[in-house]
Amino acid sequence: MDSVIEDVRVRKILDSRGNATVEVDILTWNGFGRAAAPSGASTGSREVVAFPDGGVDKIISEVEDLISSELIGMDAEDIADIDLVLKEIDGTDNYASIGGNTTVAVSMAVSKAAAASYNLPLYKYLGGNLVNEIPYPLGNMMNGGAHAGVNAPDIQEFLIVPVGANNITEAVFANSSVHKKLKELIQTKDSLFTGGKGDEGGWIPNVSNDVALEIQAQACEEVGDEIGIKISPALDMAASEFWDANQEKYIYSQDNVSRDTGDQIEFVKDIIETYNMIYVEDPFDEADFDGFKELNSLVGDKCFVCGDDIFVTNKEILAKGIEMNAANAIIIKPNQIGSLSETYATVKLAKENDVAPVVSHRSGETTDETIAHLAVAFGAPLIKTGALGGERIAKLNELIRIEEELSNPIMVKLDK
Ligand SMILES: C=C(OP(=O)(O)O)C(=O)O
Ligand SMILES: [Mg+2]
Repeated sequence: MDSVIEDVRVRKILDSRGNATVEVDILTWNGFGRAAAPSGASTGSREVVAFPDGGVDKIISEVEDLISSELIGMDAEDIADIDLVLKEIDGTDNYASIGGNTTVAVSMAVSKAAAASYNLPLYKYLGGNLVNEIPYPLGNMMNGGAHAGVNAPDIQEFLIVPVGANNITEAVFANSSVHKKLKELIQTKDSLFTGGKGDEGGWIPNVSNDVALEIQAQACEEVGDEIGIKISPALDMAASEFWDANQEKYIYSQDNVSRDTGDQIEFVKDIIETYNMIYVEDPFDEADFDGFKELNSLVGDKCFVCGDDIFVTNKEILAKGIEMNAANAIIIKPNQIGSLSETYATVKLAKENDVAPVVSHRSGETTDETIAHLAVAFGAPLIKTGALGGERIAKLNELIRIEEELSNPIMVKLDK
């Protein structure tokens, strides 16, 4: 009774890139949940459709009433049933008619409303009373590729993990210290540096990929020494973005170098070993399961080899990756698959097979903090949600609040 849905409201709001996205309010008899959908720039080709033609305006004029009339009277606790109803309303297998961004915002808002109906925070409602592990934040330090402008590195994200941090506060401030240090270091290498930042708040340096890798490592070391904890470098290469299918090569335009798959395997392995990278995401094109498999067999014992565009949070595609041993980590972005229950199914399969779920933001974000709760509820070892910027700190500051609420919080144990 407490969680029976009484009203559904859908509105158009801004995302961090200035594009329109959808925010959904769910009102129950005794609760309220609000969630907004993010959006990607370097999207995997097998992600569900974000919005149909007509975008958010069409959702508000044509879809909102359809969803409200089905959901009002249902129990917000029955999230799996509600996700099925959304699928039925959509009627396609990739949310092409009402948009995965619409369904994911409804699905997350419903679960938040259910939690609020019983006066529980979402992480506890979904994860249970014994949940006490906090994920390490993968902080975004420098941006290139599709998240930056011309002259930036081809590698999309230069990331760090403060693996020695004892709690989330120490972790997020370690990340912001490295971000500050990098500004100084970039200025020594790039005389034209204006202090510009990319979509996720990392600096955009006008330097080669190699120079960016060097200063990333230097910043980790110097700040790590200053504050007395180990900080490890990490990458999201987003390699699908610079894979040329005709030439069958990865084109590093900033360095004037192209690499075939064999060269790319060697190049990435060398980076991982030279810089002791703890995590490398999307080092190959989204279709290259063999490249992933080869790299994972070479470095998977010491580094998270993580698939984003290749798996798109899709359980069936992940199953193929597991069968091939293509990766030991998977990015979890709820709007890649369109609902919370489908997201959970993928997380469950990953965990059952020792593939680490890495809960992630998108490059276009809002101040919605839901993924902080999902990361804790799912027991994710890592959360990827930037380091700075209002839409990024919304999640990081929520983790600080969650840690404060837990009776016996510990940082999750990373097995790398
Ligand atoms: C967050 C990412 O970018 P986007 O949201 O543009 O896919 C990513 O590639 O991991
Ligand atoms: Mg990625």
